[in-house]
Amino acid sequence: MPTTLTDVFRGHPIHLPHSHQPDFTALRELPDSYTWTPKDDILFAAAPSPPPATGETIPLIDLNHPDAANQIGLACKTWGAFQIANHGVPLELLQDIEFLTSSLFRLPVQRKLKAARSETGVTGYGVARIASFFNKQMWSEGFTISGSPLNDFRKLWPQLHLNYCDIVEEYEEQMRKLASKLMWLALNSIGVSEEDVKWARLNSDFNWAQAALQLNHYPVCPQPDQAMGLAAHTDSTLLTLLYQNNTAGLQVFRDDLGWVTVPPVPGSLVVNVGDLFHILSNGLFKSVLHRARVNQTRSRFSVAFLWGPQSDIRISSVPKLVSPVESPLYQSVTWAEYLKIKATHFNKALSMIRNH
Ligand SMILES: C=C1C[C@]23C[C@@]1(O)CC[C@H]2[C@@]12CCC[C@@](C)(C(=O)O1)[C@H]2[C@@H]3C(=O)O
Ligand SMILES: O=C(O)CCC(=O)C(=O)O
Ligand SMILES: [Fe+2]
Repeated sequence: MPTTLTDVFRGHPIHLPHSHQPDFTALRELPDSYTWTPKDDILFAAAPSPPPATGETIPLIDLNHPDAANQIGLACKTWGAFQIANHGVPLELLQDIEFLTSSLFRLPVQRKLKAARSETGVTGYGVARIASFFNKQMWSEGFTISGSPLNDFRKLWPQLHLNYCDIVEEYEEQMRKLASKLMWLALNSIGVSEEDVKWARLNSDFNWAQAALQLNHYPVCPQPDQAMGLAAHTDSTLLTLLYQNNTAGLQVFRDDLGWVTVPPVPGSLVVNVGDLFHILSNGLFKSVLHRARVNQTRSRFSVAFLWGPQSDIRISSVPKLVSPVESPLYQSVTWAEYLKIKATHFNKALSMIRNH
């Protein structure tokens, strides 16, 4: 039996204080446990947080543009992220998933806790897994879906759960198609074809991909400059497709620019290159370090579609991207193995599998 995403963390329990979740709306001041300083995260204050003077940010790419593939390839190399317009996902579906997300987080905390994520689990309500790597708490709450959300949704919405399951199913279907299209546009732009990545062939009758959906809520925060919504991390995925509501908060890191805010563009989606795509491209595409900041007047929602291969498919650098006189940059790894490495070594996971 292949390992599924839901099995991955059985040997990696995390002890996170779900039940001590504060009533974010009642706090007028940031408690000490939520106040971040540079010693809590070395990159906390790295370079400018408001946009750099150049106003530079990740590109917005029109998928209908004839040069879209090259623009995507370039963005994957320079930023590891881009936004897309004209992606074909109906606006109504984006509105539905935003409505679902805001309805979920508006539920009373006791109801949300009925679907709390277990210490060894992947799915359910709680703080992001990465919380265990930091001394300070993040100003956010999350809900992870992997596989059918039916059981959890029944606990959250005894009456309406089926409608909400339909929205998730339709959303994941659209995201799967789009993620695969984007991966091939990016690979084709650097001369990699289906013949070079046989396990990922477009028309293979076997569905080689799997995914998780991460719903995030960043409540209004009394002292946003000292708080952290979601700490700096890279995703372990091939690609992550992120929908954000109209409140800014996502930032991406560039060595030469520091933290750069990704402005919300209505109807568009943010695409992040994840660690597995970085490995597959032998380091050509950058997995983007990103984080979420919070806001003093507006709450923020985001929905991340975390997309990768079946957990047991071995990912290694595409041979034609590796110089004949050098070894691939990374050892080959399955998504399940990589998630376990990440659960132990977090942001050092890529360096743990690097060939020297
Ligand atoms: C498939 C997955 C990627 C993820 C771990 C997970 O099993 C489900 C949640 C994902 C998420 C979302 C928030 C950021 C992140 C680093 C985390 O803690 O949980 C990612 C994980 C990842 O990409 O490694
Ligand atoms: O909320 C955001 O903008 C970022 C979310 C994110 O990085 C994630 O869910 O992995
Ligand atoms: Fe992320």
